[in-house]
Amino acid sequence: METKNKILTGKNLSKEFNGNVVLEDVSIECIEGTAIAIVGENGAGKSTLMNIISGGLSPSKGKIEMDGKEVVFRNSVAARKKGIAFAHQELSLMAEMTVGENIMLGREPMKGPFIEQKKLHEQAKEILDEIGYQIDVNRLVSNLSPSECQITEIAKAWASKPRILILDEPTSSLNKEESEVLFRFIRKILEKNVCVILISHRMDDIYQTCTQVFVLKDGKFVFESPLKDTTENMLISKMVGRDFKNVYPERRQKKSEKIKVSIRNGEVNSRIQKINIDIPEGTVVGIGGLEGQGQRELSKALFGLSPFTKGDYMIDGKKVKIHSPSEAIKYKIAYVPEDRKTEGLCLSLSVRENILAMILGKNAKFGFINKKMEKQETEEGIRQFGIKVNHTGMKVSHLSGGNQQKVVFSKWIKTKPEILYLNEPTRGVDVQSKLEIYELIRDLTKTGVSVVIFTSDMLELIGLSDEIYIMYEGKISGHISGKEATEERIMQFSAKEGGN
Ligand SMILES: Nc1ncnc2c1ncn2[C@@H]1O[C@H](COP(=O)(O)OP(=O)(O)OP(=O)(O)O)[C@@H](O)[C@H]1O
Repeated sequence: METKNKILTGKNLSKEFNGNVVLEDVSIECIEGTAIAIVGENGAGKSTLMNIISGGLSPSKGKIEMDGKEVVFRNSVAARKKGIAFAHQELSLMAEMTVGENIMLGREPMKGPFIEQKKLHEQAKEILDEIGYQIDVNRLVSNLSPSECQITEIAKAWASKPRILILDEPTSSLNKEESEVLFRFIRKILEKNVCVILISHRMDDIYQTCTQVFVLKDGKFVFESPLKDTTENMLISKMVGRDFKNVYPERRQKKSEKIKVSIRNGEVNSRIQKINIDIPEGTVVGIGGLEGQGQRELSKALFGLSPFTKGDYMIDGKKVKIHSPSEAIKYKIAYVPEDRKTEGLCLSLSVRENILAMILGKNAKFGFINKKMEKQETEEGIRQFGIKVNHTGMKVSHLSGGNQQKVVFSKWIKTKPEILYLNEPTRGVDVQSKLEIYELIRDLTKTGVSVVIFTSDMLELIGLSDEIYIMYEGKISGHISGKEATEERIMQFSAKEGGN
């Protein structure tokens, strides 16, 4: 049997930020041809550990050895030169550059002082082909969908042909087929003795690709095992530190008689057309379909970000005009956007300022800010969503990805909405927190809030929704009750107008 070499060993790694220990005495071996899963709750330290291994952060304690010799990476470029590449969860792409330029960043083919643009784009295409994806490499990243951005990020990491490929939540924006392509690619490169490290909150990703699993909890490894000896529930229990049952909260028993929101013949230019939907009071309406079928346009139109250009928008039976988010807010509408970094958060501000962003003015009495109420509201938001923070004044950009998403959610819940539009609200959120968010959504519907959830997660769509609309090529192709929904039924509507 071929012996497999250790490529990298992380020994007793610890990391502190301003005295706060987020990683403690963690050791890991990266062996050729193995795929390691790192799982854990939001804020457990997964990205921090990967940043240390890939040169983005230096450890406070401990050391890294490569091929048996100690190495100190000054930065991620140095680590990449040594064969370690990291495809980040918070994508690292340049929006105003092409897909090709992003993929080839730092390894551009040169002729004298000039970049050979044609060759660069040919090489980028070869890398995408090798992984198994097709994207026009001449397109600007700013025009890409989230899944295309994610694919570009993966290709950018693979461009340096690393010995260790780290993928942080690589499928969070990918659909099932795109995820399958990635899994096939991972299996292919394992055969070529690459070591893959995969961080994912999706258990399917891990069981499809990995051989070894590590569970990180509060900065420490609490469990390590060959993956074949584990079950999903076992891993989740290790992550959360207690028994775990993966159940969705119970659905509404009776259909609500009152329609809160109706859209009749809604259109946004020609991108979405003939949108007819009814959103009953106190109900979860799920909107599904394959990626890019107009869901994004519809969610933005509902919140007035890019309003309907035709059709009627009715709330409580009355026609309304919602041409901007501020008009939407007047009608007690809240919106959790898909892209938390650009639309959901003010990254330069603190956790407290972000949580209070929508209600700050309201709390001021005669121009004075009520500090006590602010404190209470912030603490309640943190508690309600289990947001992992050191202190409320901490910059929101220093939170882990999943915790940032929870801040966005908390900020909007604070407005006490009657209508809540959620766009991929649990992307990057750990399994336990997901269930807590589902419970919270259910509790909100019990107080009469109407919720619309746009999600590419089929299980979430089926598990959570009372009613489901499916979109296909900018139109509604199907409407079924959550109880009747099956994956097959939804796929039928997702692939064809009318679903027949
Ligand atoms: N620059 C920083 N300053 C202060 N604290 C930080 C900084 N970067 C990360 N942290 C903290 O380190 C902890 C671990 O964060 P990390 O991003 O590694 O978590 P994670 O396990 O990757 O979470 P997620 O699943 O949400 O991505 C978090 O509590 C986070 O707030």
